[in-house]
Amino acid sequence: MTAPIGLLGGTFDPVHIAHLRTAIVAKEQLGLNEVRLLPNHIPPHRATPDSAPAHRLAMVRLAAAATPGLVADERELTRSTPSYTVDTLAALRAEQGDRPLCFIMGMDSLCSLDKWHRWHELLEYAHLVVSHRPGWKPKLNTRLTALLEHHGTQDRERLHQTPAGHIFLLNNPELEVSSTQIRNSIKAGNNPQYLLPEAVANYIRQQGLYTGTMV
Ligand SMILES: Nc1ncnc2c1ncn2[C@@H]1O[C@H](COP(=O)(O)OP(=O)(O)OP(=O)(O)O)[C@@H](O)[C@H]1O
Ligand SMILES: O=C(O)c1ccc[n+]([C@@H]2O[C@H](COP(=O)([O-])O)[C@@H](O)[C@H]2O)c1
Repeated sequence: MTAPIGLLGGTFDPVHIAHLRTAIVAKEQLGLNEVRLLPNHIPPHRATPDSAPAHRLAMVRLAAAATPGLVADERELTRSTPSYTVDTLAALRAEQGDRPLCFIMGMDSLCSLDKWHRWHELLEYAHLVVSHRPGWKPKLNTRLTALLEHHGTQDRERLHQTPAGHIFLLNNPELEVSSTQIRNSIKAGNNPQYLLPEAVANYIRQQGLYTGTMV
């Protein structure tokens, strides 16, 4: 079986170093072929993002172009319905045959997975790879604890041997960075340098994003 494809979905408003380090660590630890960054169009479980989808995609493209092994995937932006992950994974599965798919998410996302649209179908289409995130200890409710007990593995070979169905916890250093923190910092007139790629910081400046005057 060919090496799995990694998928990191997000609002990416803006994309930052913790997203990119998570993608790189997942690629290296799991031997992934590539990691696709998928900006969502209409995030299912949060308020409308500050910046337009085209800006969020442009920033993801700049970040991917600067990072070997990362690729921007704009498929969610072509759908006008809420960006449900199960729909994205079903489309990728139809394209990729039985190639393993690894959907990567932070621990905060795992903690609310049972609120996602058709959440119990996600593992039919992909493995789930979970990164540790500051402030989010694996405190799972009964349903999610059972899911992890049933599907959890720390054997990366199993992610290569089957197309979908396992949950793997990454061994990643925690980075105290969020898009909210960056947006607030820019709004306050502070310098977000080193929290995101230089090209993305330049784009934000050129487009006047997050200053409270333009979106
Ligand atoms: N610091 C981090 N460490 C690990 N995972 C992260 C981190 N920041 C974001 N992620 C994960 O990356 C994915 C995309 O996150 P998202 O685009 O919502 O970024 P965010 O920083 O959480 O944004 P916001 O502050 O706007 O909520 C999610 O699965 C999220 O859990
Ligand atoms: O499918 C769902 O119901 C669902 C609910 C919440 C989040 N997601 C996806 O999870 C990823 C991270 O979401 P967010 O809101 O943290 O940027 C992103 O790809 C979202 O589209 C998906």
